[in-house]
Amino acid sequence: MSTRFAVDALLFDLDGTLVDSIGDLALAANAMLAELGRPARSLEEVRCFVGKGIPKLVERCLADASLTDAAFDAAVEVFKRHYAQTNGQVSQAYPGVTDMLATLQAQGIPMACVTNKAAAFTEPLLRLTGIATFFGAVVCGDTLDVKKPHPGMLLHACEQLGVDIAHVLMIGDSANDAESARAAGCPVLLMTWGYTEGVPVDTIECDGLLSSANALLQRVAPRAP
Ligand SMILES: O=C(O)COP(=O)(O)O
Ligand SMILES: [Mg+2]
Repeated sequence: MSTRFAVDALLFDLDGTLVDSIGDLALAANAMLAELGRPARSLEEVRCFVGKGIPKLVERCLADASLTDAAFDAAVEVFKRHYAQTNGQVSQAYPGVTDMLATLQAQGIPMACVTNKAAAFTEPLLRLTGIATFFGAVVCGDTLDVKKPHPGMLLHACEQLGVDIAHVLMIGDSANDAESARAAGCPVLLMTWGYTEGVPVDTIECDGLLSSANALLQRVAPRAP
């Protein structure tokens, strides 16, 4: 049997871990590319581009090293304008996620959402997918001036929840989550259904893989006081 992590809190990544958001991101990316007169990207391509926040997604969609900073910034604004429209249109919590969060909440385990997605899109997405109320803290890609894989966002979430990083578990889907957890000093489990920037999830160094939301319930317990 796998180890159960005794925790004071859980930190959850959002895109690719709790919510399947690729459809809305791809709609916005292709609306931006069409507006800029550039070729469309497939859903699979966009899936590999997600993970390091919106500016990196736009940069990867455009793949144009000759772009000026001003043109790039303008493209990011175009993407954001479209994403404000598409965010939450087809995104859904993965199967079992809502029940899993409700069970953990009933066990009295505080939870935070730690996402590289900008705050303007995170709050509506959490609300539209019905999972906003589970989180005592939400740390977004523009909350601080660093993003995952930097450990700062995880440490900030712990501060907000009033817990020690040594007693939390991170649950994510990508190397950004795994590396930020390692650097912050907490264990990390990865969902197998997420977005991994094109690398197989089982090649990412972590403390274990979860192939269902329910599987997490077998791996954690509130830490004894
Ligand atoms: O916005 C992204 O690129 C990824 O967001 P995530 O950190 O919730 O996976
Ligand atoms: Mg993710």
